[in-house]
Amino acid sequence: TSPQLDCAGRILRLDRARVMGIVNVTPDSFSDGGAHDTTEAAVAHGLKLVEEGADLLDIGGESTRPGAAPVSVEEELRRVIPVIEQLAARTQVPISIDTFKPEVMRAAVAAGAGMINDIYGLRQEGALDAAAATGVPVVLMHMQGEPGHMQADPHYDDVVAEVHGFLVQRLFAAEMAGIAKKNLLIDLGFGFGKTTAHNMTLLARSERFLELGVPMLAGLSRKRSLGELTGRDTPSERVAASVAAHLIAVQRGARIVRVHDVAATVDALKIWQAVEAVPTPRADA
Ligand SMILES: Nc1nc2[nH]c(SCC(=O)O)nc2c(=O)[nH]1
Repeated sequence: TSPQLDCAGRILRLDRARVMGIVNVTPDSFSDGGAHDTTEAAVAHGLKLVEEGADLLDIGGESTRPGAAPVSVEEELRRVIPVIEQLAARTQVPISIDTFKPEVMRAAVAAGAGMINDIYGLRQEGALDAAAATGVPVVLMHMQGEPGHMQADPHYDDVVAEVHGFLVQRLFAAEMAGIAKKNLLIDLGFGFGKTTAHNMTLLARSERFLELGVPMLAGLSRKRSLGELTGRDTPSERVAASVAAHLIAVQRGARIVRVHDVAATVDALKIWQAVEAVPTPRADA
């Protein structure tokens, strides 16, 4: 049986790379800040991404851009819960909650989310227990420092070894908290306390992380490093770079890619799947 994730009853098959569509429910991401049209716009966007071929959606209520203002639990719930309820009712794909707050994890799963995506790797107080209690798959991501200052001057002696060691520790902590290994995923955290050189080293050596034995998620979509490498200063101009980066990530072991541009990514992965489908020639042929 090929690997799969049971996302609160919605099965995500990992027989091939899957596309996670990003739905940011932050007032400045959709509308002029009105709560109602933020929910409506976010739901419409999520439905559009599913139409484009998204295999799952990632709902985020707090921007983690360096320097972004922190969001209270109450405000984050006000943003994400209505969107999760509506999308869970109107699509069949698994819904992931992008949060590091335990209260938001619990409420989001109660509202219909089937996966937790935590940029802090369950390091916040109470997060391990909250995630374990939900029983849904969890993405453990590496981050050096905190969003507010992580990009000031990232430094590693050996970025691959240090990220690997961090993820080994978080996987251990999660399993000790009662989260089954079949419910764990890892993510190298591109852009979270890394220079462009660090990000490219991690991308180049992604296969090193497959020995951890859990699916790997990759998120490079429209990120600053891609802008630096291409000279594309505006995030929406980084679609080609994002598609290229995620194709490489999949070729080097990623099973889920977290993207803004679903249609373009789905097309690129169809070419990869066509090549993957070609049988390797028999040794004696
Ligand atoms: N798992 C995971 N979750 C994320 N949430 C964000 S928010 C910043 C942005 O999209 O630019 N990035 C990531 C990522 O790379 N991996």
